[in-house]
Amino acid sequence: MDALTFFALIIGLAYSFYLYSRSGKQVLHSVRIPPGPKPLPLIGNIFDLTAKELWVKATSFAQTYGPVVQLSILHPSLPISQPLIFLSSPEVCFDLLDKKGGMYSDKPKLVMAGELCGCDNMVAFTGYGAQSRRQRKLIGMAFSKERIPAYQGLIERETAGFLTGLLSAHSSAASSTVSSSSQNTLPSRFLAYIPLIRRYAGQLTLSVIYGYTVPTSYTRNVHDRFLDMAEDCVDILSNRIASGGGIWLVDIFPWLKKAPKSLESLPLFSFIPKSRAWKAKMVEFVERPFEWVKAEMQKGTHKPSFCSTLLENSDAVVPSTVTNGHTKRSSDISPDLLSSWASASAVAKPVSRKAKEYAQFEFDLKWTANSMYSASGDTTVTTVMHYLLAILQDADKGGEVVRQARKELDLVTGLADGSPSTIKPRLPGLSDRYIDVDIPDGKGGTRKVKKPRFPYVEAVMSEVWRWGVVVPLNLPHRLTQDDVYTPPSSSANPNPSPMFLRKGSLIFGNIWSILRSKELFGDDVDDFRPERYLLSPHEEEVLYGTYDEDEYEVIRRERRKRDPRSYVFGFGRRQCPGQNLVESSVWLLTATLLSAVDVRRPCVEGDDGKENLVREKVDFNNSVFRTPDPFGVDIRPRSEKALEVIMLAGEGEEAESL
Ligand code: HEM
Repeated sequence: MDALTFFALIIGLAYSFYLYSRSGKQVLHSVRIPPGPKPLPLIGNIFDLTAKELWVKATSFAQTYGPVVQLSILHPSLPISQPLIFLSSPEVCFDLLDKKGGMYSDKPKLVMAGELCGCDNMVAFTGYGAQSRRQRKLIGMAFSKERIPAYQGLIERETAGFLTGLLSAHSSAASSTVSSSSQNTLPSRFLAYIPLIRRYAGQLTLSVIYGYTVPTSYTRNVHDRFLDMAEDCVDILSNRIASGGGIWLVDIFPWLKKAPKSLESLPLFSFIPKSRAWKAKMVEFVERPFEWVKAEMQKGTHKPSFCSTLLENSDAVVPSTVTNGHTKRSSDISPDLLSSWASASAVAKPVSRKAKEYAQFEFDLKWTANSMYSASGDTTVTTVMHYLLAILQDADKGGEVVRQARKELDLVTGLADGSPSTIKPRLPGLSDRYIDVDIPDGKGGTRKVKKPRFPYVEAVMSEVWRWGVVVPLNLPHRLTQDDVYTPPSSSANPNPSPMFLRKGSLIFGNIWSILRSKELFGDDVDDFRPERYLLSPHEEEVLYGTYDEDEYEVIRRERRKRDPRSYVFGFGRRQCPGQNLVESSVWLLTATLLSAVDVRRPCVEGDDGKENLVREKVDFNNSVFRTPDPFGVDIRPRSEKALEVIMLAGEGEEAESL
């Protein structure tokens, strides 16, 4: 234990003891708090909490105590204790986070991340209220299901670039070696995919959010001002501000932030200068790309993006915009004037209500844009790493998953060796995903539905979401009122008692336990098995053939329950607003990787001069995302034909980058 932790523990214990002795034995609410492991006097369940894979521990508690489990930082009888409540079944997650969303959608106020580092205006940190609703409305306008096709070209371009980068990194005769998760030293080309996925996620989001195209292709590793700035800030956010779960000593003892400047050199107060430096970077990261979009719009050289679309259509958000007594379309107003309004309202000069509303809109927009960028990096990297892990395991077992997926994809891409010459070889595109079919509407007519063209590929993607579990515990929600809840009865507990959930509790939906539920997914939940989602002939007939309203609804409800998408993006009013975008981008990545490249374990020459296959034990050390520690992968084009097609698609990306 280092001196800082020891000091903090002593202060914490002394303060708790003081409150404990003042409060006497607190009588808890007459209804019992949720069950859980017994808290120790004063410190509560601190030793039951782990930074590593807390979701696994929370799942084992659920097996003992039921779907609602409470742990407590400091003993629950202490008024300053912090209850942590883990919800581990779909029913309790939906009952509380969804149906009672009005009281379960707030966010904890984090002094370090929010107030000191300036992140309190980022979507994931804003408390539930007017600001979070405004921000989510903006995201909804740009990332609704209907808007996603507008980003199709960008998604396809970045996917092609990513693939070209992968192959070029692999074929470059990189001889340097790096350490991977199992401490093996591997030639760096086997790990080159990681920075490339990060770059793919960064570039895609920069272009979708700001209309900014990174002016270098994936095959050249040249620095870019916005990409570098973004990577630096996302690193600060994920690996420094949020390291160890994002809770700092100052979050527990907020008075620490008032320390005089002279104490800042002491280790206990080193968080203050750190937060100042990080805040400056975060603010620059919010301002600079946004100012760039406005300047491009003023020159008329902007590309359509989240920011430009909303700036152009601001009247849909701010009903009318008034300047000098004239009502103008916001697109007619110079960005300089708009930002002068923003600063005018900041110094509280008398400005018109509309001008204030517009300034508020711009403020919300730039922070929302930045939040979308920040949220997409680790999630996308983790998803692709899960895919690669799954395919490596499949290769160990003979490669049946890839074979089945290619049977479907080759019919469209023509990438199999024996494909008919009438099919021009190409990579899959987003418009290949569905076919329109007419099904009876039960009233004598028909209606159009979208039917997946590649059911097995869809099943692979679903299984990547389920098996990998990108975010195993949703970001904590804060309960804003005392609540009493009775969980549904089950065979293990036919008569559940009502429970008291205290205002201020942090609520975690345990997505991991749901996606590893044997009841929902069968006994083989730890295996990667896409077949579990394939339709039976009867289901196929009811969904896309003859119509039977009752059966149709039953099957749809049952499939929704077993669809990982119902859980992986969280619950209720704080559900992931990026899900429509990733639904398209991850599908295209999955389909493209399946159809065009072979994924194998690396082979390296051992001391005996023989080639050995490297089998690494993969560990998960990130406390928020289930990101695997780096592991090596050998990624190659599936064939000469695939290589040509990838290079051709990559040329398009390169031409646009130049
Ligand atoms: C790649 C897969 C992704 C997964 C599995 C994922 C999952 C999640 C989850 C579980 C949450 C927490 C929801 C809750 O608290 O109940 C979340 C929040 C969020 N996600 Fe995602 N996400 C992904 C990608 C993205 C992308 C690409 C973006 C942006 C373009 C994004 C933007 C956000 C934002 C802004 C929030 C905070 C929402 C709020 O607090 O209101 N996510 N995501």
